[in-house]
Amino acid sequence: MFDSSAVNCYIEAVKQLAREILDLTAEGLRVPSHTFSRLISSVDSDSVLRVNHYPPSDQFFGGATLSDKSVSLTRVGFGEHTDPQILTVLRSNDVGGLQVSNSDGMWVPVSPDPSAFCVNVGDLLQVMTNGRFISLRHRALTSGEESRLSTTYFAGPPLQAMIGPLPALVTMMNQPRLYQTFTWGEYKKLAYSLRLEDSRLDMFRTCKD
Ligand SMILES: O=C(O)CCC(=O)C(=O)O
Ligand SMILES: [Fe+2]
Repeated sequence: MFDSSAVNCYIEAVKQLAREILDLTAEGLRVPSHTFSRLISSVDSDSVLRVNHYPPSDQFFGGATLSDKSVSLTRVGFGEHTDPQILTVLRSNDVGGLQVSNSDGMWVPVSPDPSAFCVNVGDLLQVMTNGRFISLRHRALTSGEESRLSTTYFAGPPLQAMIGPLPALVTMMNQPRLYQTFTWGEYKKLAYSLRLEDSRLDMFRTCKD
């Protein structure tokens, strides 16, 4: 049965966690402490909770394939992508499946741990930090025999929030401004008009090679 008060409590708790992580991030980058968290704290912040269920793949192939060891029952359940918002707080049951792409483009599994959160940098944080923080590509595989459940809280800003590299970080890092300024509403609209795996950030780069 769906308990909306439990879901609301969970949202409040992960939102608070996201705020604290963003404040520590700001502190580490030596910018005012609420620089990022204020964007997700506003009443019109565009944050969302998603529950992903990955049924076991053998369910789709029937018992016949289970005995055929040459057929891998692992399938891509959620295709590769980056999360568009500021920060994602993910929690899963104890079934593995999440993979992140490393700098060589290899898929690295993330060990499942129901007592831990996995935190992803979103595209907007990459832009605001002028590329110092990277929103990693990730995907989720299904398991042959076990059901996987994950809950993702995407902390996003209000639709009209202007997002661009923080001038202080551009100056501090002494490198060119990598991205144009845009609103989250514009970026979100673009993200939903493209394929999941498309790199939307490239469209907002100041110089395209
Ligand atoms: O289920 C997972 O581990 C990943 C889900 C995900 O990447 C997403 O919801 O954006
Ligand atoms: Fe994701």
